[in-house]
Amino acid sequence: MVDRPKKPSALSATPGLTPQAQVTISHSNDRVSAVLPTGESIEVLLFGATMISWKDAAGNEKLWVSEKAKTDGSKAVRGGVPLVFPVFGTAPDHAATSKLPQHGFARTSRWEFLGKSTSESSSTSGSGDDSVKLDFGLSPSNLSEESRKAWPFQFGLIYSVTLGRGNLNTTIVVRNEGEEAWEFQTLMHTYFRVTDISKVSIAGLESSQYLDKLTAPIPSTATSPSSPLSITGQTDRIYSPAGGPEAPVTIKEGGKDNFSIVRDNLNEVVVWNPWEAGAKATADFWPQDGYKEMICVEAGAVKGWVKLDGGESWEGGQIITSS
Ligand SMILES: O=P(O)(O)OC[C@H]1O[C@H](O)[C@H](O)[C@@H](O)[C@@H]1O
Repeated sequence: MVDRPKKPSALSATPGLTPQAQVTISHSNDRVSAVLPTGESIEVLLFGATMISWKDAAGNEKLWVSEKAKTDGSKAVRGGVPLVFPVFGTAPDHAATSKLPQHGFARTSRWEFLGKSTSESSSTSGSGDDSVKLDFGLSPSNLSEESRKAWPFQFGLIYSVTLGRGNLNTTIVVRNEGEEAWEFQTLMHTYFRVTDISKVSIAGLESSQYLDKLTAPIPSTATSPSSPLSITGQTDRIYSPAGGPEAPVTIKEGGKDNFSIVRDNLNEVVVWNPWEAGAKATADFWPQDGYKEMICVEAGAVKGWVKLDGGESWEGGQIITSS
C-alpha cells in the first residue's frame, strides 16, 4: 500500500481524475457533511461539533440519535457523538470546573469548521478518495460569556473526524494557550446503534476494574468477570480496560462483531444505557423504548485529570471499525 500525502482541500475535481470526496456545508450553515465516492457518509453539526450521522456505503446508519434530540443549539444533542470537555459529569470537588454544567461546554458551544483534507491509499485503485478528514476548532472566543466566566482559561481544541471505508477516526487535540496550568477530562460520548440490546455483548472489558456510577454518591469499585459484558438493565460504568488502549473493545450482536474500538491516550471506557426507567426520565430520549436500540461506549480520559502547563498540548482519539 502506498501512502500518499494529503491533497490540498482547494484542489477541485478535474475531468478524467478519480472522484473526490464531497464535502458540503448546509445552506443554513449549521452542519458539515462529507460523502466518500464509495457512498460512506458523515454529518457533523457545528453545534458541539456533534456527529449526528455515520452511514456505511449501503446507507445503514451506525449512530443512534433520539427522535426528540435538539439540533438547533438549545440543548446538548441526545445521540450521535457529543464531546465531553473539560469535565466528565460534574465535579463539585474540583474547584476549577465546579461551576460547569454536566459534561462541560464543548457539546453546547458552536465550533468553527477549519476545513477538510482527503487522501487515497493507492493512486492506482481508480476509485478515488479513501478517506476524508474534517477539522473543527473551539477556543474561548467561541464560548458563551457564562462558560468563559465559569472556566476562564486560555485553550484551543481541534477535533478531527476522519471517515474511511468501514472506519471512523475521531481525535481531539487540547492545547493550553495560556501561561497558567489547568486540568481537564475529555470523552467521546458515542451512541452506537444496535438492533436488539438483548443480543449485544461487549468484549474487551473482561477482568477489568470499573467504577459503578449507579451506586452514587459514592461510586463502587469492582472487577468485571472474565466473560464479555451483556446489558440487562440500567448501566453506567467507568471501565479501565485491563488490555490498555490498544486492545480493542468490541460491540458484538448475536455473536457477530458490529463495532471495534481502539483507543489512543483515552484510558477509560464508559458504558451507559439508561434502560427503561432512565429513558422515561429523560425528556429528549425518544422513542422511550429506544434504549433497546442503542449502547453508549465512550472512550475518554475521565479518571483523575490531565494537567497541561502553559503551551503544552495533549492528543487522544479512537478508531472505530464497523463490520
Ligand atoms: O444526560 P447527559 O448529560 O447527556 O448524560 C448522559 C450520560 O453520560 C455518561 O454516560 C454518564 O456516565 C452518565 O452518568 C450520563 O447519564
